[in-house]
Amino acid sequence: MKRKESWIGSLLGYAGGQKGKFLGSILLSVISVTAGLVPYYCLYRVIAQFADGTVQRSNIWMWCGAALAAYAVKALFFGLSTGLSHHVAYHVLAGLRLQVADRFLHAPLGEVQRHSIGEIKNIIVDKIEQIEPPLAHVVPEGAGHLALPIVSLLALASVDIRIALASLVTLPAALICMILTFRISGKNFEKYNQSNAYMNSAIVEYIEGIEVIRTFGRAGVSYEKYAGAIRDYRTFVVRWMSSTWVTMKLAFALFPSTLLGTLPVSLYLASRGAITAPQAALAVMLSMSMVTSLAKLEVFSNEIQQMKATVEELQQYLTMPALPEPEKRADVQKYDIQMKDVHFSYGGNMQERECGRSTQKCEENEVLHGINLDLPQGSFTALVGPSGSGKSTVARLLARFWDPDKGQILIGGVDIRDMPLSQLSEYVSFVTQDNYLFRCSLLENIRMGNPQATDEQVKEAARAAQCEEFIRKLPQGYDTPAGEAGKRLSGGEKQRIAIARMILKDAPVVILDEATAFTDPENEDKIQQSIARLAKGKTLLVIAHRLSTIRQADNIVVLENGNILAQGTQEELLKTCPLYRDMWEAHIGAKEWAVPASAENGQAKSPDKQMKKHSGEQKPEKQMKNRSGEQKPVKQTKRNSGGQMPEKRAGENYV
Ligand SMILES: Nc1ncnc2c1ncn2[C@@H]1O[C@H](COP(=O)(O)OP(=O)(O)OP(=O)(O)O)[C@@H](O)[C@H]1O
Repeated sequence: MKRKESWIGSLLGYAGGQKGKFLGSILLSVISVTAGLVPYYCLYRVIAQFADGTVQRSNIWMWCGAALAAYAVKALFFGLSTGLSHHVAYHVLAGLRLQVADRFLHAPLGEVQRHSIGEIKNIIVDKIEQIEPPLAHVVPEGAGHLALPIVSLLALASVDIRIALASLVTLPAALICMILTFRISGKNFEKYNQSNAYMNSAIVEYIEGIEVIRTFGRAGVSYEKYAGAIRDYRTFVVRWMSSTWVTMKLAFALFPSTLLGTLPVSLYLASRGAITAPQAALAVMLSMSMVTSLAKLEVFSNEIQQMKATVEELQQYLTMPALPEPEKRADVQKYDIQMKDVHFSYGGNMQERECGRSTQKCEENEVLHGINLDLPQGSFTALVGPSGSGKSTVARLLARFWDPDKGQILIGGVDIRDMPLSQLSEYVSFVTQDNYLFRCSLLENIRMGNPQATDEQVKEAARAAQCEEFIRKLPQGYDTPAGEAGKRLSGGEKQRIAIARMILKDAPVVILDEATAFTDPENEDKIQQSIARLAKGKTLLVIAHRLSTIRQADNIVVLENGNILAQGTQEELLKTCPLYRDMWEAHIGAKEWAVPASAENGQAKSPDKQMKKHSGEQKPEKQMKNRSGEQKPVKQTKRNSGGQMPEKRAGENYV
């Protein structure tokens, strides 16, 4: 049977090849504290010579020299020991941080999103940092301070066994107090961690949401939540400390009180002539030498308890389940996409946990109910549908942010689960609405699409994505730090930077989650141009919110409640799918209402009429009829049968 690894063993597993140095550090620490006992022995020898009248000046100098040398050894070995232990501790910290980041990268996105940013920051930065002091100091020094009382005890026994036993007189009572303290503390570590994590997420939420808080004048309410978390933390910690105060202080007082036994017994034995006076003095000195070590051991044991709790808490992040992936690359020759009977539920990704045990539960949570979709290579497909119908979920599954609960997604006939994630990411460019700019220059932000690209290639991509004009207006141009630029760039401009990245990446499949907001016509026009350039010749899937941008798609797929309600070209859907027709009319009307000057088709709707459409007041019975009547995907007909739309290739027809 495989032995379960201890928490300290698993922690040192992250030290890479540095484990030996940690053992070396412990050994050096033991030598250091043992060397600290030598001066007591030297003093004893001098006192003994004084007592029997044989003292000589040269002898005194010799013992003083020996004491000094012992101190030098103590200091040197202590320095070497902490040097080594710090070296190992920082390797462990780095190993832990890399492992947590790697787990977050390979886990299903849903698992990652279960944790708030505050919680993740608390784990990666603060919690892992908390391990450094105990690992670098407590473990090696603790070993030394454990060795010292043992050596002292043996030395006391060599003087007289009764003195050694007397030095332990307070030990039982001290141990009982310590055990009680640990019991009470141990129970509260988990609650302490929870309270600490909650306080961290409250502050991150408060700072991140500051814009919304101020907009809605909710500063008071939000501040209260944050202040409440801090107060709860304070109350908890104070109560926790109070509950252990008496036993902890008693343990602190009793544990190092070795003199209580050794002093009377040594003096008694000396008075009876069982030991000499210098031996009694040595016994008292040895007993006193233990005091510091025993006091430190007590503090250290508390810190080791905390470190153990932290390591155990970290385990859930260090062992987060990863999306399974093969090591070998798959042979993919084509870039068409097929979704076959795809079912998916958020949280249902853990099939064995949820769906495996309870089919009912899985179906209740399902957001996609058996999606079948074909995206031929080089085609342009658009996903449309009411909010919450599952459009973004389909796109995320294609990029394998999650795995379907049932069914398959194939690229070039290969299941995307049968290729390494890195291979899949080579094939798929995903432009989301959330265009994150990293803390480096705009040039480097774009270069992320292809780290090998030259500056000129990066700039060419920026030009193709219509970025150059606004980048040139920035004081440092391409070298502007994205953090600084990010604050002044509009949402549309950030999206164009993201598109430039993807142009550089040049993946054969492009998924685009179109921005929902009405951008101004000029910005929209530029985004369309950049997307047209990005999508040229690619298998393109667009999650469309502005229907005018996907009029000329090869295939428009209408999703409703996680089912495909209908699919076909714009003309086909306008004729056959009332939901699509309603959405189209609402879109055209809304556009005219929002930008009257650029009205495109049909009559402008009055605000009244628009409100009705958006609030869904109209035609409920008609929609029901359609849902049941058009469950099967509409057979794809020859494109542009009506002759109204010009025949175009994917990407060219996006605008
Ligand atoms: N991370 C998540 N965890 C749990 N449920 C989610 C998550 N993301 C989306 N959902 C739910 O899944 C369903 C489909 O959401 P999805 O985002 O795919 O819809 P959508 O059609 O893209 O909507 P929108 O047009 O508003 O972006 C919704 O009911 C939504 O509440």
